[in-house]
Amino acid sequence: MTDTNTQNDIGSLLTEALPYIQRYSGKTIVIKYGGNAMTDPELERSFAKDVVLLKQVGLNPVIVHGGGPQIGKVLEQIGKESHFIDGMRVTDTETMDVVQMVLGGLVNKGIVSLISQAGGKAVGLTGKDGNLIRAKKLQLEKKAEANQPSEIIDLGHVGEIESINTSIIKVLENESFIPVIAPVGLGADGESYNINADIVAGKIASALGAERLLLLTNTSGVLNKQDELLTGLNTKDIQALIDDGTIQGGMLPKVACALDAATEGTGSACIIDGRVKHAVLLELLTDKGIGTLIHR
Ligand SMILES: Nc1ncnc2c1ncn2[C@@H]1O[C@H](COP(=O)(O)OP(=O)(O)O)[C@@H](O)[C@H]1O
Ligand SMILES: CC(=O)N[C@@H](CCC(=O)OP(=O)(O)O)C(=O)O
Repeated sequence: MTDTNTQNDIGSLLTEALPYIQRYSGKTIVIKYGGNAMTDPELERSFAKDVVLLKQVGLNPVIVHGGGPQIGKVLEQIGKESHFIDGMRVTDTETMDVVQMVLGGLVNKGIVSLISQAGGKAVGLTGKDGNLIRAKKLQLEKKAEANQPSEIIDLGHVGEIESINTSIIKVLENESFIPVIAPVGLGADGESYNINADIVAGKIASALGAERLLLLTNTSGVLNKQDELLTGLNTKDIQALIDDGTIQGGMLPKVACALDAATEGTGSACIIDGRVKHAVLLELLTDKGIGTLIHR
């Protein structure tokens, strides 16, 4: 039996959600679901339920997922090591095949299934579907020592986004489907490109003029050197944290894309803890925001 105090708490929490539901009704919310946040089946199910609830109350969630650890696991099974430079996987032709199988197959259809089980209508896509993501080979420029020319690093089949065509997403949204997008792009040459999922989420949020971009990961947000949560960061703060090595690895593309999205017209971008049950609902529908808010 629920006691009266608990009933009051639940009632308050539900009414606390009302102004947020009204504010976000009909608005697009891009949610980046990182591979590192997909660690526990119970959490994955609750994530799927949160997404279905958002759709049910009138928001338009668009899911962009990662799957870095899942790709790494399959590569390991075939005896291949993963190498990252600035948070991007060095992707040779064999690795690209694995990336497509894992992201477009295993991970994408896994999320679609969970959303369907929770009563939603999800459609899985890669960036190749409906011309969603056109890409070209990334030329990663690495700054060398002072007075030395900068170097171009070859990451193989890693892509940078040339254009986003949102028409397929809009068609799906209008028909009450929830798009679930794997970060693989198509080149003019018919080539497949592996793109960091944070970058895809940021560009899709900008192209859709999304109200919010949420990046779910496996930390409570951006942390300082003492491992304390930084609740708000602007361009200058971020540059300083990159320069002194506090922000590194997988957090680099995350802050960069959050900043781009916040600059290019997304309402706001946050990095939140996907290990917290109902992180998405807590961030969107309660007074208590969680994680790191990124702004200009
Ligand atoms: N300053 C920082 N604060 C928090 N995490 C950081 C920071 N710098 C680097 N990281 C690393 O970034 C990781 C998140 O990026 P990533 O592994 O790519 O996750 P995801 O799969 O969610 O995209 C964290 O687990 C952490 O190891
Ligand atoms: C170029 C590049 O690094 N692509 C990523 C794509 C998946 C991804 O971004 O997954 P997470 O969000 O879980 O890190 C990769 O191959 O791991």
